[in-house]
Amino acid sequence: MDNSFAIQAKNISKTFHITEDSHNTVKHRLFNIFNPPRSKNVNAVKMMSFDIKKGECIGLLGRNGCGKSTLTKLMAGVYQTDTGYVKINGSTMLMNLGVGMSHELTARENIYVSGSVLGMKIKEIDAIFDTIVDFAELREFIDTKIKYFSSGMVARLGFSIAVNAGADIMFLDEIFAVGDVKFQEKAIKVFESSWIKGKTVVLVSHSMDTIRNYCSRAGFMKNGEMVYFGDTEKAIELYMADNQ
Ligand SMILES: Nc1ncnc2c1ncn2[C@@H]1O[C@H](COP(=O)(O)OP(=O)(O)OP(=O)(O)O)[C@@H](O)[C@H]1O
Repeated sequence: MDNSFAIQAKNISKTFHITEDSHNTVKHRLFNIFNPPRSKNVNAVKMMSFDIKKGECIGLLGRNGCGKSTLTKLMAGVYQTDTGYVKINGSTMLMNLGVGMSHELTARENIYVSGSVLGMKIKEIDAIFDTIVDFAELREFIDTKIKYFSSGMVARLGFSIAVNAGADIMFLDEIFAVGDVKFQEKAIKVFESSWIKGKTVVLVSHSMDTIRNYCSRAGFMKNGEMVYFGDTEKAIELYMADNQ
């Protein structure tokens, strides 16, 4: 792989098979013995290819359900692709409401597990532990299992780990939408600091200002398709037109 690339996606796609829930009840099954559960396929991500260079901040735009989160999870390796492949060049962190963190573990335990996944030694994690906790402002909840956290608290923890542990590639799925104002200000400071230089970021957001301010390129998705991938303003224009 050419070393200037952080992510290469080639002919990737993902289809979900969904069975209608109503068929899961005993009553419904008894009355519909000869009528099998209905299922349908959702083509969440349709065949697409693209490259993201190291140090780029890429925006992903599209209406609800168009496949942005699924694509992000394919890139981060949370889901396997049905076709094609994704090549990743660097350590990754997906900060999408705690994906990549275990909800059965405490914040403290998650910091150590995530730090290890990012390739850090225990001593290295010890050294940045307090910084992570203070940045996330979660000191009093440090020994609480994160299943009891609000989505904003989980997002703060994930963001703080990734920023302080130095993930090379960050997938930020609506990070600005779940945090409170104070957290959003912190996240913006990170985006505007030198820390972000050289990092690769994939940013899913419905905020055009955020995409416009920080993304060098953007993708516009519709019904699982990558309709456009390139100039940020052009992608925003297409998204706005799709919302008319
Ligand atoms: N785990 C899953 N199982 C089945 N279907 C799924 C799953 N995840 C997503 N889908 C379906 O795939 C499609 C794309 O969903 P996805 O969450 O990727 O969209 P999105 O663009 O991120 O939406 P939003 O802006 O609302 O977050 C939707 O139709 C959704 O119902």
